[in-house]
Amino acid sequence: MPLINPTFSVPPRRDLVATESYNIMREVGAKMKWKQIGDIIVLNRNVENPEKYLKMKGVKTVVKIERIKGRIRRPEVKVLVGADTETTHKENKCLFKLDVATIMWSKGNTYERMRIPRLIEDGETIVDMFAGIGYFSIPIAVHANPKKVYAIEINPKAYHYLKENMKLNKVQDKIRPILGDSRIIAPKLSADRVLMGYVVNTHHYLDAALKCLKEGGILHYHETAPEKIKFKRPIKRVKKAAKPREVKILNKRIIKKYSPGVWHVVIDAKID
Ligand SMILES: C[S@@+](CC[C@H](N)C(=O)[O-])C[C@H]1O[C@@H](n2cnc3c(N)ncnc32)[C@H](O)[C@@H]1O
Repeated sequence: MPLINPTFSVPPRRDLVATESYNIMREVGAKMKWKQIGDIIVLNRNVENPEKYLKMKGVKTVVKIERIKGRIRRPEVKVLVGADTETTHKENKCLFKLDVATIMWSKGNTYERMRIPRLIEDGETIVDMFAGIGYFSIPIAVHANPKKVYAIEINPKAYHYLKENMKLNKVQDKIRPILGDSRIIAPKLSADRVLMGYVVNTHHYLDAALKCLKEGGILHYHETAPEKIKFKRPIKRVKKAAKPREVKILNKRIIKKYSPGVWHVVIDAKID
């Protein structure tokens, strides 16, 4: 196994609907046995001699993910080498502080975290319904010029890091963090764009998302779906939830492999 990280090139804005780059990401995400998050190596399977990773520059801890649990996607990790599981990860010129023992970081979503800020028009109001530590809210605030990003997060630990990351990236004026359930909070807000960056039962949140999305607003709807219906089912669900509003599908793309035969996909839709 090579001890180097895969490198990705981000295509310019006009290429964002091309699929080739996404396939590279997807395959890398699916095959990855280890990933580096800040100065921590995270393994997804057992390896012989995990100490070997300490030879990599700046690596202080090696952990293995045992499983990801529940609605808040909490990882359970075993520390194999070292002790400290808090780190600061740099991606796309943004800093993300997190504790890998309690917070998830999906390397397979890297491209999506870079793609979304490029779509934002100046002055947009955005609702990030599953903000986590600021996976989307931070890059949007750093790389785009929104009026405000309402970042809703239900897990107090993730919310803590969301606020830390706002400070680290100096974007406190751009993001309004909200601790709570987006199903209750989103309908009280009004947005030009709603991000639904969450999988497993995301469709249960479509009503709340649509209540807060303005006429002509854009929805980024994530879902995990089997190969044969990977785009058909999420599109059907968005259209059904939006009725009688008109839905125009702007883009559909695979983010990564979720499990054998199941894809994590995102649908971009304009809802009139
Ligand atoms: C794991 S993140 C998604 C990963 C992210 N899109 C990325 O790029 O890596 C999803 C977040 O949604 C949060 N969440 C789950 N249900 C929620 C709810 N009802 N309201 C607000 N946040 C919620 C979880 O706590 C978690 O932090």
